[in-house]
Amino acid sequence: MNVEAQKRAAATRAVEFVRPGMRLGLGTGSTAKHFVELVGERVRAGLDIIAVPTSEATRADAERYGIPLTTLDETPELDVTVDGADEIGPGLTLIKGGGGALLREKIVAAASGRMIVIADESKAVETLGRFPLPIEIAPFGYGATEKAIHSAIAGLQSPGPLPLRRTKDGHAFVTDGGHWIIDAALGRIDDPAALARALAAVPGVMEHGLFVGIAQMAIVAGPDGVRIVER
Ligand SMILES: O=C(CO)[C@H](O)[C@H](O)COP(=O)(O)O
Repeated sequence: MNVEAQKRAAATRAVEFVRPGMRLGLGTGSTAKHFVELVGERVRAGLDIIAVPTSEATRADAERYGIPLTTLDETPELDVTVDGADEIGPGLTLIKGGGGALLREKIVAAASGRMIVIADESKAVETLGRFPLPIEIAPFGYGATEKAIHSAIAGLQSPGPLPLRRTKDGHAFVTDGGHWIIDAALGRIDDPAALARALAAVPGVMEHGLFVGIAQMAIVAGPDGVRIVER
């Protein structure tokens, strides 16, 4: 199985957890996209669900596939969110936000009774941090916020470079919420819970991509098949 087939296999297994009448959170990214497409197939075959997308990109996909959508204002509690991840560490701690949707992804996951992560085997790691940690910030006060993020990280571990995410044409990448993203190159994160608390305390940080104690299950697909990890 190549990587794309692994993503598809994880998404296919996740669809088995979807029941009629469920309120779903739909994740963002290339793996979640498979799940959205598969849910769309089942909706067209008669499955009755409603869903909240975690990004405008996923909203567009879901609309294209005919999935009935709602909002967290109309439906503040969801049954299950299925989403991808950039890294899955011990205890189902995650790094998310490679696609820039971390704020909505965390809000939707936190509003869900259960979060199921779907991924190919390359995402499973022993220690988080090789993937740069996305930190979503308010554009206002960028310089001061970056300095405060540096200090917050330095209180716990060696802070690496804190580059601002940019588009190909050099402009700051802007999230669906109108914010910017710093991709913190940390190398390794020894204490994800402590780092999550420290970053959440920085004014100007809208959200960070560490998901600690949020996911209950990961469906990880490798070349030889799919395995399920539960917390
Ligand atoms: O957090 C995310 C988007 O903000 C994605 O879930 C994460 O980047 C994984 O994406 P992919 O499935 O394309 O590897």
